[in-house]
Amino acid sequence: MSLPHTADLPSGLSLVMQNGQLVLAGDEKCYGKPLSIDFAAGKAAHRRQFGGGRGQLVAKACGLAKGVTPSIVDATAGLGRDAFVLASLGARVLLIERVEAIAALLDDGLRRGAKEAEIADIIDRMTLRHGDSAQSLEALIAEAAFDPQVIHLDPMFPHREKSALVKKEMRLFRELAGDDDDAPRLLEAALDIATHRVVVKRPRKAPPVAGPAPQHVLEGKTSRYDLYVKQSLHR
Ligand SMILES: C[S@@+](CC[C@H](N)C(=O)[O-])C[C@H]1O[C@@H](n2cnc3c(N)ncnc32)[C@H](O)[C@@H]1O
Repeated sequence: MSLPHTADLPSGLSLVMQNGQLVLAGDEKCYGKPLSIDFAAGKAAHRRQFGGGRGQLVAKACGLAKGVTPSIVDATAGLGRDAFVLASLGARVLLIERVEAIAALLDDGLRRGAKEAEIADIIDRMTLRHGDSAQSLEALIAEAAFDPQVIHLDPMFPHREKSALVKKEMRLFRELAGDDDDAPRLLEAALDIATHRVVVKRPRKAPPVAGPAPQHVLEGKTSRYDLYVKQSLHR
């Protein structure tokens, strides 16, 4: 994937190669440390080893269970954290991200991860597409020849608090991603296309995405999953 031209980035942000790794950087006083994706180290590695396996909320929401490993479209891929957890539990995952700079970071993280022996098989289950899931979900899935049994959505939740209160790391990300105000359109597209279920991650106290009511809710400490079930994954 070619790097987005700097002119396409919000002012003050740049995407550069540093020590063979693509990083997104801005003024550190405002945005904190540069952002990059490393699936082999840090939080991703810790969660892979000690995160709780299929007992994790995201795994339960997506229907991973003993003998059941659906194929999952992560239609709001972001930094690929949820997608990596799901792939590390054995699922094939199609990641779709519409912000070009974030897709470039993901592409770079996947490229480097594929060279790390301990996670190469996990990365092999992850496929990335750059595009807008609300506009062209069906075409992106068809082009990747992917089976959309489960569609996972984690749209940005508009935060009302002052930017000074938002974690620095998140400021950089929010600057790029913005508020995903079209989440209802995305849910509608996902409900049309998923063969088995759509799962939507929300902050615990947030209302569901506008549209049909979820049939089930899985509550965690800070977030919850709203489940829209079309047919059972358990035969
Ligand atoms: C809250 S983040 C997702 C974080 C992700 N679950 C993770 O584990 O890193 C939301 C991301 O979804 C992307 N996004 C939102 N709506 C989208 C759409 N319609 N198509 C593709 N990407 C979308 C945003 O650009 C942003 O990167």
